[in-house]
Amino acid sequence: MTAPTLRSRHRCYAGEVRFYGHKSTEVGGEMRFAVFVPPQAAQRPVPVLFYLAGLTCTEETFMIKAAAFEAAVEAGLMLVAPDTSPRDRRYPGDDESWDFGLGAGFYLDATATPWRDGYRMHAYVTQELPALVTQHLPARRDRLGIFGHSMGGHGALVAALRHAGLYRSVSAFAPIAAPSRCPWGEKAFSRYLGSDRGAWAAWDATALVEAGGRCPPILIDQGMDDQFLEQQLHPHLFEAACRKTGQPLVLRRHDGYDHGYYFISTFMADHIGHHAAALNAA
Ligand SMILES: N[C@@H](CCC(=O)N[C@@H](CS)C(=O)NCC(=O)O)C(=O)O
Repeated sequence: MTAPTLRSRHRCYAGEVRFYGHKSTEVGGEMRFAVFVPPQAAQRPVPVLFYLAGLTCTEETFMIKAAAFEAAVEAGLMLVAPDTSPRDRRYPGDDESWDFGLGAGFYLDATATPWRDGYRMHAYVTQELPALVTQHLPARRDRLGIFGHSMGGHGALVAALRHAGLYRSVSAFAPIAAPSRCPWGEKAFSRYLGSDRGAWAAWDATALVEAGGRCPPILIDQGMDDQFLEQQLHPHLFEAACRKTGQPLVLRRHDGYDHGYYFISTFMADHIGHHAAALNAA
């Protein structure tokens, strides 16, 4: 596996924010990701927490807006944030809307043409990127956590549910919790996976839990003034599935908060603490 190319580096909280590019085999072109390397990594390999961003975001969004560095230094965690879709290789119609194609890979492995050739963001974030990061950075392969926001919050849940044992910790901000049953998900899944709804269940966190899928205890934060809550997010469906099957979940509902990064940054330290408890346990 060839080393990623360092595009820029910036001292930050006595650690470093770095931006990398590399040739991805899963995606079939250049992919970009950002890393926060905490100061502890100068002494020893540290646990890694992956963050999956939402629709329209890039690898830069989390680093600029999420206010995660202070808590990450306290916990000694490396933070890794990939881009949200392939961008190098282009597909007809991939830039026609902001909720499909570029910036909207939905962290699944597409099965419908032409998307199946490179829209393989699930394999990318669960296999290729962890291998790359743990090989080329001072990161522990046996201490991985994952979280994300909206499309990425859902991607984190699916990653943890589909790969029992890979992640020690998982959480989400305002995830698209039941994508088979909302307009964003129906649009994306029908194009990436085809019209057979039976095939969607393997990429839907609520359906995965209903089918007996298990992962480490989940923390979800949801703002009650989120403009997408009613139509798109449906956390109550995920909550009901977890309650029914015994999947541990803490779902916190916060009055007055919307869907954006002011909400995310408010509860970021709680999420880092949730991950640190599992990632730093003996
Ligand atoms: N472009 C959409 C909004 C897309 C959106 O809210 N994206 C969320 C993730 S689902 C986000 O994090 N946007 C980037 C940001 O807030 O900086 C709209 O006009 O309604």
